[in-house]
Amino acid sequence: MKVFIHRKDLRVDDLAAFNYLLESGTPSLHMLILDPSLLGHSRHEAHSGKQFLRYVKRLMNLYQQYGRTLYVVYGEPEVVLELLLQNTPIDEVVLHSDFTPYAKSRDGKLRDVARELGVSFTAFIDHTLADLADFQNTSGKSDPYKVFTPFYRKLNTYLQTFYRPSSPIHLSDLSTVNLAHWEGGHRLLELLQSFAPPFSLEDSPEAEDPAEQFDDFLRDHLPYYANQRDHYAYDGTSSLSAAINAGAISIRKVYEAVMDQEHAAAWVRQLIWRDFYMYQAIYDDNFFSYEKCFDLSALSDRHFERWCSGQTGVPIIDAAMTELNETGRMPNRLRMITAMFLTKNLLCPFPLGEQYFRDKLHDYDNILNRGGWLWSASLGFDASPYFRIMNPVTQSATYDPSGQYLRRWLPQLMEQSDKQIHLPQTHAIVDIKASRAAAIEVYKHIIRSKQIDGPDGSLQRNES
Ligand SMILES: Cc1cc2nc3c(=O)[nH]c(=O)nc-3n(C[C@H](O)[C@H](O)[C@H](O)COP(=O)(O)OP(=O)(O)OC[C@H]3O[C@@H](n4cnc5c(N)ncnc54)[C@H](O)[C@@H]3O)c2cc1C
Repeated sequence: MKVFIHRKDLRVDDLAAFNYLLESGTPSLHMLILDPSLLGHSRHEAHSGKQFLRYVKRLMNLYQQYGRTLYVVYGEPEVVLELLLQNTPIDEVVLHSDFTPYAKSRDGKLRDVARELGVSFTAFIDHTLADLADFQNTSGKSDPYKVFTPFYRKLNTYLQTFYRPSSPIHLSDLSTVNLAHWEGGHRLLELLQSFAPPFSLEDSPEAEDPAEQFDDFLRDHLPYYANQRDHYAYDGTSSLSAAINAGAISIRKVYEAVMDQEHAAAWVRQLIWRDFYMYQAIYDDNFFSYEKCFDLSALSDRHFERWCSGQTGVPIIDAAMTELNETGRMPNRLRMITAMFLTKNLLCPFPLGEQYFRDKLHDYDNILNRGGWLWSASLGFDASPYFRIMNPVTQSATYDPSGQYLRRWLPQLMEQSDKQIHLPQTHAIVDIKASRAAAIEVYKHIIRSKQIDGPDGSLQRNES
């Protein structure tokens, strides 16, 4: 018997591990371990925790619909696995791995548990569009890509030649284990009861079907996506990020639905941004530690609270932060504008904003969030140049000319004229022009202070 552990792959089709399990011809026990490191400390009540649990609920229902059993437990993954391996004749652990420092350390512990008990351990990468290791090998480049545009061109070409299509294998093709019908299963079921989640999954509403959501997007919005995506008062984007991050919809399937459509190029480009950040997480040694490469001592948290609570006096910032706080949502352009405003105009260290988005975003993803913050703060690979700072007033007037979005989230501005509504209010905490000039000076010095990881692990001055 094998055990398959679900994590950010909350669906029942097109999973690398399912192909492997089918080929093995061996029955598998399917499990989902809700991890206290990711859902503890009330994180299950944060927007992203709630959203994840809605996809968990959907997965449980899908298993039920196909007459299969999914064991959902809550506990330290290595503790749960050890108990399981000690009490069942499991000969192999099968799962999909991830590239974050936490995921690597967690999987290292699981691998150790399996090794100590003489059980095989097999991990697949499943959540990227392209096989990024194969892409890197076939790219002919000795150094990894650091800049998005050449990466995008090369990956697009790679996908045309080497694309590995989605798999038709479905949960219903597999032979899965129901412990209630398995000798000795009752004892294990009793043991697993001690890992019941401290919150009720019954109360969690099931997430809507992402495939239906995607169909609506393809029909109503994709043809206009390139022109509409930044006009954030309209819902012109797919809103699929949370489903993609939880693996509730396959990244390959969404790509295949649009790959031959010329007018889908702008949307596919965004999917490739996602792969670009995943690629950086794998190949850039500093990806998770850029803040240590720079001297950020000139920055402070002076205005942080006002930014968090949407009380800066700059309407577009306050409206976007209000939407985030109330719903966990914020369109991409507003994420860039609010992140730049915090890091540049308010001179606040980017990790504070990154952490706040972690706590609030419904689609929070460690790698994509970090990538977005590094880009906005001009402090990573292929970051926005430090002197190009988005002007929140101009951005607001360009992408929401009638102020519709501002009136939705800041009803106190309802009566303002379409022109007036974008302007900073009298109590604004910074002057846009003066704070921009100050930021350019401060960031010039920060960028110069950069030190990177040397080949021997020591910090070295960056001469580039
Ligand atoms: C500061 C900052 C923080 C961010 N944090 C996150 C995060 O925690 N989780 C997250 O999923 N995205 C994050 N993003 C990226 C982006 O804002 C969201 O993916 C996007 O808003 C999701 O909306 P959508 O699903 O309608 O996307 P669409 O516009 O329909 O795009 C389709 C898919 O492409 C991917 N995508 C789109 N834009 C980007 C991008 N800029 N970078 C990487 N992938 C992209 C997403 O998977 C998205 O679902 C962040 C961006 C910034 C600037």
